[in-house]
Amino acid sequence: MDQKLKVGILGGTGMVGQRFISLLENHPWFEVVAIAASPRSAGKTYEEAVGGRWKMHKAMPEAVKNIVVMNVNEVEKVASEVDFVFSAVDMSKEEIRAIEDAYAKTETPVVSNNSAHRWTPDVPMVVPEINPEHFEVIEAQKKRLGTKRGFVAVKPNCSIQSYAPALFALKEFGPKEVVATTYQAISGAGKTFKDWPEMVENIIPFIGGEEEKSEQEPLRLFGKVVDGKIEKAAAPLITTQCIRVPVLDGHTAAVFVNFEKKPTKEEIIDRWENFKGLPQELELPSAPKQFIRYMEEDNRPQVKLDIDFENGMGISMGRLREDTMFDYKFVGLSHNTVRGAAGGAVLCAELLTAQGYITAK
Ligand SMILES: N[C@@H](CC=O)C(=O)O
Repeated sequence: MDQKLKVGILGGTGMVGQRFISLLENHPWFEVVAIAASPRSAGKTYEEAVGGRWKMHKAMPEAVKNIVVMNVNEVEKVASEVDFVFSAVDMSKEEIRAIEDAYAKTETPVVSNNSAHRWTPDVPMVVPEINPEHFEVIEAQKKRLGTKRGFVAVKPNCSIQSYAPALFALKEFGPKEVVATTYQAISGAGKTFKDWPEMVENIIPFIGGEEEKSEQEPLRLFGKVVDGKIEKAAAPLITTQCIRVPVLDGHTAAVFVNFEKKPTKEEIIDRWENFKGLPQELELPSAPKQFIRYMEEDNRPQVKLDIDFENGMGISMGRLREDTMFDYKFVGLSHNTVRGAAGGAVLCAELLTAQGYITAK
């Protein structure tokens, strides 16, 4: 790419916004030129606006420290500075839908981490290795919005990343019933232990709205495009329990599954280890070389040891064995704020750029 695309981060001061800023440091195609947040932060430099609330392990990139934060509600002004935006705004669902549509209507593509648009029929919700063909609905969406290049695309919830890709890789065997329990890190709620002391040595067996997302979103991912809309898949039937655990980063899932046609253990491991999609074929900058790996050791994957596999963009599976009630059970681990949030959105934007949906204005 001759010149980098100019990127804005909406909601740049929060946990996911910070993750976008951190992942985009030295990105070969994209350069952060604008950061927008609430009116409270507007007018301050990014460094001042974040203050002591920088939550990434890596230091704040020098290149963004002096960017003056803009008011996210001044849509035209922010949009005039960028080729496209990532959205991690923290508002009500109605407000998020309205503001993301408003940016799209200024002819600015929006790649969003938010859940607000995940069930809008002509908004693609994509994991680039699983359902890149869903980007086709962008044409129908542009007609609805009356735009030429502006649209909204989203990525799914972080909780499903540790099992949905693993089930998709086994689709030839027809996964039909799935029971998944997720053990979700506190960064999924945008928190650290400092801001959530109640989570130290504790487990909270409730995450608002999470079980519905974890049961339904995989079906939209596995669905197909019909007449410019996504039609969700009918199978597998999924039931989940989502539990908050005292871990900073890393969502683990313990999964039981029945198949139409029961594979062997060797077949499952083979399909996982060899699973590839368009990002690998196109060698997109953030694509993991290996998306899914299988770990033979009985005590893996572990959050502390395995979360950064493929820079947080790969997922780790383990403990695959036959079960007394189901065909198989296994454990999966993914990085919730990288693959599960900002990293997943960056990979979507890379694919959208490679396919010509995102261009310089
Ligand atoms: N809702 C999730 C975050 C994923 O996007 C969580 O609370 O962990």
